[in-house]
Amino acid sequence: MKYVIGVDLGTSAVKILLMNQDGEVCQEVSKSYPLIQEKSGYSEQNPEEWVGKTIEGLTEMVKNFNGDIQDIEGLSFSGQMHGLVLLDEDHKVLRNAILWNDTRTTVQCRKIEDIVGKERLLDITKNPALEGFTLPKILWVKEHEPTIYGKASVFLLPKDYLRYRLTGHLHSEFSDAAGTLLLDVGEKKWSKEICNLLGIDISLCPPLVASHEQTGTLKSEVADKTGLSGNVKVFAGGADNACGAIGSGILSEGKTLCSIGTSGVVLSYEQRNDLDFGGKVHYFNHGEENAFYTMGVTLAAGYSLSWFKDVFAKEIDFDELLNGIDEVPIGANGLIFTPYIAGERTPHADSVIRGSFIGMDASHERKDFVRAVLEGITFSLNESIEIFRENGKKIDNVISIGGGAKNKEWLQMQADIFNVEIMKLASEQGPGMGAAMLAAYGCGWFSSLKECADKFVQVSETFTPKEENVEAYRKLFKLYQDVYLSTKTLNEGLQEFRK
Ligand SMILES: Nc1ncnc2c1ncn2[C@@H]1O[C@H](COP(=O)(O)OP(=O)(O)O)[C@@H](O)[C@H]1O
Ligand SMILES: O=C(CO)[C@@H](O)[C@H](O)COP(=O)(O)O
Repeated sequence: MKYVIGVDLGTSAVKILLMNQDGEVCQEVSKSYPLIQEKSGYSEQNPEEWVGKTIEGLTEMVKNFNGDIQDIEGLSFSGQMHGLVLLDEDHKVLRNAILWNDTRTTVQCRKIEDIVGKERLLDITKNPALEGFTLPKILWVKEHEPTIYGKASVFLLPKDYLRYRLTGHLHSEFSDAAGTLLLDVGEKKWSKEICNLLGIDISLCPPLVASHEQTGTLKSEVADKTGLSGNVKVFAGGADNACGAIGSGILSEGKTLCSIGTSGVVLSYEQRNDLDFGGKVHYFNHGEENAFYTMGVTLAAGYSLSWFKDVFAKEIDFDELLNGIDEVPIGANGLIFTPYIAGERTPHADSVIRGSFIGMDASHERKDFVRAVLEGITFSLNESIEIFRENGKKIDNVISIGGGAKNKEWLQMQADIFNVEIMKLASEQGPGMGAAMLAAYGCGWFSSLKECADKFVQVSETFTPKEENVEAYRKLFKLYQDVYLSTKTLNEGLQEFRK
């Protein structure tokens, strides 16, 4: 029996899956690392942590592996998108990575719009200037840390840096490059025009390959440390949402994914690269060749729940925290939460907005707050579902993955709020599964990713919307939507008091 490894470099942790040729998950290892948040709106990580925790995880996996190590044939990656890793000419990291949920770059976004032009930016990149994307981060470093910028010879995205450390080769690939705002998404090449207009040397952009392409083998020192063979073929991999889509079988038109990790996304497969959503949803290259996807993003989905747990119930795990939410009625006894604790992207591209609990009552208990947090996150994702429906998409069923898919009440809530059938997969680790599938396809086990998905992706449970719940949530959703408008000015006033 042969095996492949999928490494998902998430925001909360690196999750490693060992899969066999029958599509069975043989091992799962997870190693977490912290966010560094110096100021409100800032979010960074130390890339060395990603490398150290991945090597630790791979070593643990090898220790528990009973077969012949030479049978582990391939390895690929899925990674948190948009994060900026800057390297000097010796390929040493120049500063902490600035992550996708860091919103310090509003000024740089406006500058990009002024210089490139909103329409031209949409023509080339298919996306508007948003704080989370990589280009505004590059401009921020150029402006605020000129000495560091002066030493930069190349930028990488998070999983591309991890791959570089495991193989010694520098690459990016289309699905992650699409989230930089520097890629001509239709033409699949770095945009000289954008680089020239913004004074960025195009040599900062790494060579591009396709997600399933082999980019080398493991460096001998990595093979020695982990116990893996130095012959393991390493494939480029993809953005975590592209890999989540592959790992959930979102490989044809009409299929929709909901992923609740640190962020939350609603994603739809697109065959065409010329649809017009006016920048309301992100439009990126898929990890499948010559395919695309559109998606709406809630910045703090799982992060809202983990924030709540860290502050109010640090000592217990997620299962215990969510225990009892089914005893709380829909609407959390009159409590609404908006998950804007790190600002928001879809549908409100707003780095200043912050979260609220509306309707707090002396009778509320912790479980009411937990239910309100879950409902608020799910309402936010429903805003993306609504955008897709308003643009003519028919959404009847959705595959749900990510940490948020571990809880059955939350899955039923998704069915009721989205008014769709929710499908849970045998493994909720969609991005890691997608990475493993890219390795399996790259190794030649299958003639296409679709053929691989037929073997690897299995629906384990379905949640059907309940009419009375759908009605109740419809009313609540309207109230939820009002909270953004009612708290926008308040948050602008509060901005000067933030850390
Ligand atoms: N048992 C659980 N029930 C519900 N949600 C959970 C559970 N465990 C984790 N989560 C949620 O999943 C999130 C992590 O999901 P994950 O997909 O691993 O994120 P990432 O890829 O961003 O690292 C946590 O922030 C938490 O909100
Ligand atoms: O910024 C985006 C997508 O545009 C995020 O979805 C990141 O890709 C992080 O993903 P998770 O760690 O939440 O999976």
